[in-house]
Amino acid sequence: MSARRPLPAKVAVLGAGSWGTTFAKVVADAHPDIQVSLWARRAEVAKEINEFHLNSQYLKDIRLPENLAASADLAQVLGGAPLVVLAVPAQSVRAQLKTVKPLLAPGAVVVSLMKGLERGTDARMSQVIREELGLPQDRVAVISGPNLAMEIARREPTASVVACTDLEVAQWIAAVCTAPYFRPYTNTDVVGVEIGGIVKNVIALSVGICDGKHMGDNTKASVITRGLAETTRLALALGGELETMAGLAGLGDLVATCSSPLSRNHTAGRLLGEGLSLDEVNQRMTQTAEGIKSGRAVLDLAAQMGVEMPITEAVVAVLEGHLSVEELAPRLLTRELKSEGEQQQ
Ligand SMILES: NC(=O)c1ccc[n+]([C@@H]2O[C@H](COP(=O)([O-])OP(=O)(O)OC[C@H]3O[C@@H](n4cnc5c(N)ncnc54)[C@H](O)[C@@H]3O)[C@@H](O)[C@H]2O)c1
Ligand SMILES: O=P(O)(O)OC[C@H](O)CO
Repeated sequence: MSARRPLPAKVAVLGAGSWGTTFAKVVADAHPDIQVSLWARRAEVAKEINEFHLNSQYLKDIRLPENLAASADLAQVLGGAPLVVLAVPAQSVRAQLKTVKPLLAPGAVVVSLMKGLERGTDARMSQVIREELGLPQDRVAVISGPNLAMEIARREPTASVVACTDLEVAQWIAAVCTAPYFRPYTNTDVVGVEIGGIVKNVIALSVGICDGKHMGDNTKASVITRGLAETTRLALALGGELETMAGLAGLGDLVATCSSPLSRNHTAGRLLGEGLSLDEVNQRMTQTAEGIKSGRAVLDLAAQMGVEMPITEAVVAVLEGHLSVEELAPRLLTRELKSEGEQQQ
């Protein structure tokens, strides 16, 4: 595929939550001549977008561009779209793809915005997409980075990473989503980009718990740094690259998510740290905090790869009720002494 491939006349985005709507806005702002078609599960969400250019449940009073239209009709949204972007919760993707498959335009490229690992299979979203849609790797891409949706919706300058094994495809997608306030970089490390986005959610739960227990910045910096170490071990074991983990989709996203009150994963962790039960947290959360469901899958994948992930292990123990939030931080500090640079330990 050539980097000079023309921009698509239509882009389909599936999932009208925070990130799907915001990403649709990025593309529509970037290219007023592209028709951006957003699939909403609920007809009333599509109606509000079309009639008032708002998605108030997810993006409050942010005004959406005129060339962004929504529909609850999947066939209408997917019809004739050479670029399809997925932004639904990770655990629902496989079921969603079964309905997408017969409606996908021939030759369409599919992009994952999701940051979750599938429970049961431990599959990354690009793997689920390839399996369910039967696509070659050069027709599947991922986008990840320090991308808190609300900041981007407010047009605050943000960078991200588009990854595809075919660099020219990544460059084509980057051209589609380059807006004055959104700067995508490209690379071919799909595994590293996805793992960075998945594991940072689990680490953010841990940092949130520490915040909820009123621990200070030393604790948070320690968990973030050691969190990056264990994320990197897993990514490298799976074939990802070190540079990716030091970049926007690794360190960048980890810092943003662990620092921001806008992060749903950080918020869920803070609520746990403040003493709410997991059921109470789930009831309180109105948006997707992927780390809650992905944590167990990350740990299972790490076990298969022979990678130690002590922070993830402790977070999963809290989520599964085997460890109290009071015991989390001490658990992380009472492991055997070792050299900081030991990548496989
Ligand atoms: N919000 C962000 O800042 C952000 C940024 C980067 C990546 N992401 C990732 O994007 C993905 C989507 O997150 P979001 O923030 O848009 O979530 P969200 O909770 O805001 O919205 C999820 C959307 O999916 C729909 N949905 C829920 N269950 C579904 C199902 N079973 N089948 C089909 N659709 C369903 C909802 O109606 C909603 O439109 C997640 O993997 C998240 O990690 C989010
Ligand atoms: O709100 P979170 O925790 O899902 O994080 C959103 C984005 O992934 C941050 O990059």
